[in-house]
Order: sequence, then C-alpha cells, then structure tokens
Amino acid sequence: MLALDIKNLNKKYEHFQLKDVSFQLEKGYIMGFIGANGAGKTTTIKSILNLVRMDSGEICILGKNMAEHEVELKQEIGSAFGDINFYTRSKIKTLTNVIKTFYRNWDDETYHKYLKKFNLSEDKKIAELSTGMRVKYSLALALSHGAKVLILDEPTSGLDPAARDNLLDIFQELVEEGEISILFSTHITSDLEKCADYITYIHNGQIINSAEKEEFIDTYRLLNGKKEQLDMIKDKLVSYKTNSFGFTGLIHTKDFDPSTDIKSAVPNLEEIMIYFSKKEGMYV
Ligand SMILES: Nc1ncnc2c1ncn2[C@@H]1O[C@H](COP(=O)(O)OP(=O)(O)OP(=O)(O)O)[C@@H](O)[C@H]1O
Repeated sequence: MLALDIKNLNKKYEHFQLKDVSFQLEKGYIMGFIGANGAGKTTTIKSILNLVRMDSGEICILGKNMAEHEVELKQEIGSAFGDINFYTRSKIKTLTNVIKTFYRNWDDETYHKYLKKFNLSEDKKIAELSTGMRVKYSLALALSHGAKVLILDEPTSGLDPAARDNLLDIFQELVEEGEISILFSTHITSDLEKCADYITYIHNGQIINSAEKEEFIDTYRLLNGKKEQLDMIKDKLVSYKTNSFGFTGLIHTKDFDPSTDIKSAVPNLEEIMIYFSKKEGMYV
C-alpha cells in the first residue's frame, strides 16, 4: 500500500513554480526529500498538507484522496515544521490539552510514554524548548494521536550531531513495524545516508529523481578525465568543473560508456546535489 501518492502537483508563485511534482512512498518506509534552498521542499510539503492550495494535481494519502477526505486523513497525519511558532508562553501541558481535543484516537498513555522517552517535562514552557525539543514535542503529539504518516519539514536542521543521530534512530524505530511511514525534508545528506530508504530530489520546482536509495545513487557516475577528453563528453554531463589536471563531472550512468578511458566512480549524495546545483549556472 502507498502511504503517499503525489501526482502532477503544480503550484505557481510569482517567481517560482512547482512543475508536475510526482512521487510515491510505500507504507512502512522513510523517504528523504532533498533539494537546495528554495528548491520547493516546503511548498511541496505544505501543498500535500493542504496548507497552501495547489493549482492542480492529486494527493492520495494511505489510498485516500486528500481533497475528498481531508478531515479524516488529518487524524492519520503527523507534521512538524522547523520554523513553526508555537504559542510560546504556555506550558507543554496547557498546549497539549488544547491539541488533544482535535483527535479522536488520542492516547494519554502513549503521550506520556513519548514525553518520558524524549526527556520532556510537561511543566516546561514552549518558549524554553530548544529546537530539538520542539521537534520531539511535535513527534510526541503526532504519535499520541496514532499518526501513520509523518510529514516533517527539516526536522533535523538546527540539531547538534548527537541530537540528530538520536532523532534518526527514533525514525528508524518508528517504521520498524511497517505501520508508520515518514517523509522528511533536509539538506543534510548524511541524514539520508544514515536512515532514508528512498530519496526524492527536487531542483527548481521539478523532481529530478525519486528512487530507492542505492538505485538513486547508481543513476549517476562521477567522472574524472583529462582536458582533451572533456570535449567529447561535455554535452552529456549534468555539469562539470575543470582543474589543472583536467575535469570532474557528473553524468547519468546510462549516458556513460565505460569502455572509454575516463575514470568513473559512484558519487555520494552531496556530490550529486553539488553538480545539479551547477547545472544552470556557469561552469567553473
Ligand atoms: N507564499 C509565497 N509567495 C511567493 N513565493 C513563495 C511563497 N512561499 C514560497 N515562495 C517561493 O517559492 C520558492 C520555494 O520555496 P520553498 O520554501 O518551498 O523552498 P525550500 O526548498 O523549502 O527551501 P529551504 O531549503 O530554503 O527551506 C522560493 O523561491 C520562495 O521564495
């Protein structure tokens, strides 16, 4: 079953456009949603959650159409935004008492279990929570209302390496039983190397690639060649950089002929993102 099925999502702002964004997330897996600043991650996530109105497209969550079943589906979705402004002067306890009234499957026992697990005290004021604590509080709320699909916008940004690692471990625990699915956006590629099963890459409002992690990486090769070899392959490269020895460039594996004597290696996610970001810019 698909946790998320996004089809041809379009949204136009004055200077930016999501163009036919489509991808699918199988139930019980973690998908990392990556892209540079301004690539359209938050706009996509907000469109999925109907927090911004898409111009066209179809969003299905757990097999149901979001436009037709929004109220019902919101019970199944947990979301967290890195930049959300909670009502900061209240205590956790006060805010939770308001929030829980919206959810018919709210479970106090689960809530207290997660507060304990995340080391959060109910008497803490929201203003006193660190970035990591806010993310954990959002997760505790989502899990206590039995959310099956977690849609998280940059949950790890602003966390120190240990807190990030801890959160990624929690993600992996959550999907272990196959009931919960997670989509989270990030630009920290090491997060994905650690815990994503699938990767969806958005660039300038368009999905460049959405695939299982190893398959995603295997789509590309990083080439290292001599200056005189550049001309014969230039047109096929995503982008390239020249240096005093020659050039390095990214190519789609299907466009590369391994019988040439240009050296090739499997890139890492960071290298893939870097070469795509150069695509429209000047070659250096
Ligand atoms: N309400 C809005 N009105 C007009 N333009 C907007 C609006 N919201 C976002 N944009 C533009 O849409 C583009 C994509 O923004 P978005 O926040 O989706 O990117 P992002 O990938 O989440 O970036 P970041 O990694 O920096 O958070 C940006 O150019 C942004 O300025």
